[in-house]
Amino acid sequence: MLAEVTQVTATNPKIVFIGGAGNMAGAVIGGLLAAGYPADRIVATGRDPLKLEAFAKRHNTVVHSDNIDAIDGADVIVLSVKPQVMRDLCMDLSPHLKGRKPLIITLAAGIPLAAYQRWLGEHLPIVRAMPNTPALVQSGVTGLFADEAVTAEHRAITARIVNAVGISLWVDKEEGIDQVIAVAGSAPAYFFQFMEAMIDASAASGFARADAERLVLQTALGAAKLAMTSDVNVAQLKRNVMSPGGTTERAVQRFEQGGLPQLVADAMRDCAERAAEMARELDQ
Ligand SMILES: NC(=O)C1=CN([C@@H]2O[C@H](COP(=O)(O)OP(=O)(O)OC[C@H]3O[C@@H](n4cnc5c(N)ncnc54)[C@H](O)[C@@H]3O)[C@@H](O)[C@H]2O)C=CC1
Ligand SMILES: O=C(O)[C@@H]1CCC=N1
Repeated sequence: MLAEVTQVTATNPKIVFIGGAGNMAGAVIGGLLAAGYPADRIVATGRDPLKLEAFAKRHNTVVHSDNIDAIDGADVIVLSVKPQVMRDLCMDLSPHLKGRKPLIITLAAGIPLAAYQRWLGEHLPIVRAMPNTPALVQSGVTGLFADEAVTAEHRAITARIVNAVGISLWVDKEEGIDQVIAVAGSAPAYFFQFMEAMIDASAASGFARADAERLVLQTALGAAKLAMTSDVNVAQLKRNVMSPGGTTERAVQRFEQGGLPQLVADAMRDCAERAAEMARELDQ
């Protein structure tokens, strides 16, 4: 059963998510619905009929296994397939977009706008959006870059979509999206890796794994909350924990001796460089 339409159609553009039952699009759809977007103005497509059926049941949205049928009458098309299959998808959609100007929002990493324009064969308004998985819990960050055909109205609907799952930031150069990937899109994995290392070390030191997880995750959550609500910066918050000659100082010194700040900077640079490298590989 479809959820009740709460607003008039014109204020709720029809949004079609290609690859809608996947991780990223699924998170955005969940956020939109939680924010009150009418479920019958959202369509999700996918390749796996069982996954689609489960998705439709969970979210009460319209699902479609045929992308071409799904985009009929779409005001916004969100492309949320893996970068490696994006070209084929765009080529399939292309003949069905002739003479139409839906807003295209792509979530894919590492594909430049110029490639979409070529593959879609029309100069369409396109936004590159780079979200991250905390969108699943409405705490995401999305970087946005618009091509010149994107209007203020397009920007507003884009912001409405992505802000349903967190905060967003427009960048004014396309390369800025690669930096957003390094600092936000891929970055949940860095924090998970740090937490994983702490959990492993705590478990190795004798804690039950479940206890180690509880301690580490609560500490991570508390630190993030404190940093977000405090009126001092994270460097000061770090110093506030470090008593001179105390335990924290010893641990922090070890991180610094091990080159943690440089290692983080190097990893972020590698991440952004990989995005640029993918663009060269995929922009064919
Ligand atoms: N997972 C992440 O942390 C982030 C992912 N992204 C981007 O989001 C995009 C999607 O990634 P995920 O959601 O992680 O992948 P996913 O694999 O969970 O979702 C992709 C979905 O697309 C479907 N699909 C594949 N080909 C299709 C086609 N021709 N028509 C319709 N559906 C099709 C798949 O069945 C799958 O359900 C990628 O381009 C990725 O670069 C962006 C930011 C963060
Ligand atoms: O690792 C990736 O390529 C994707 C893009 C950002 C997060 N995950």
